Amino acid sequence: MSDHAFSAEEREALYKAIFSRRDVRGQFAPAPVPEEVLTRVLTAAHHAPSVGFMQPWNFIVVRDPAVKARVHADFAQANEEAKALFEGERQTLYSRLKLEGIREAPVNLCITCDRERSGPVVLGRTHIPTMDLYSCVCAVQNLWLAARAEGLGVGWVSILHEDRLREALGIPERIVPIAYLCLGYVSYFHETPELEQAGWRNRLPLEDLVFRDRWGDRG
Ligand SMILES: Cc1cc2c(cc1C)N(C[C@H](O)[C@H](O)[C@H](O)COP(=O)(O)O)c1[nH]c(=O)[nH]c(=O)c1N2
Repeated sequence: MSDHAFSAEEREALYKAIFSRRDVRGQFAPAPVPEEVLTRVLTAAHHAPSVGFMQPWNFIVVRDPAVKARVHADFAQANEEAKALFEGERQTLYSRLKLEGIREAPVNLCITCDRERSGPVVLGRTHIPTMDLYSCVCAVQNLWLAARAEGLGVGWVSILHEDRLREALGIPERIVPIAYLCLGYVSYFHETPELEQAGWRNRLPLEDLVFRDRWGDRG
């Protein structure tokens, strides 16, 4: 075993956060999120890896019910549009799903990407320009896991019109909204993804997803 490995207990805690993290939509408690807890999960996000150490993220912390209501109104419209894209039984099932907790969650958080944060030429982004966007997604995941360890639920809401989200939050044109998250204490965490429980989709077997050396080659 490597000298740098975590102890068994530490590993267990990390995997516990990974496997018991859930996308939370429906069971937010109204209890406020203390400022120091919010700072801890934001600090976890800020310690995510980023291309060229660009740290292209910002965090818009939304607590104002009026702002939440505006975002929720857009969700309601986008969700109707989304529903129309599915047919028959799938549409019926879709309309039963709860896909956001915008108004119930005490904190909403928008993680954004400033694509110009460290000038036009960024180490590591020279050939694949989307790397800064992916860096921000790493920040989202760090926050999601840290929140789970804090007993906080997080739900990602992406059924939104980007232009209206920008307007609601005053996001300038050069900044890209990456994730709109709902955050708060929860009464419980589901054991498995809600979409799985609802019969929408199951977790795929890992062995079907792993190739050896070349695409399609299972070795
Ligand atoms: C980029 C992105 C965007 C969204 C999501 C996730 C991610 C990564 N998810 C959550 C998603 O449905 C959920 O992660 C999966 O169903 C797996 O469940 P657990 O996260 O393991 O609980 C999500 N959930 C939801 O209810 N409304 C949404 O708009 C979205 N959007």
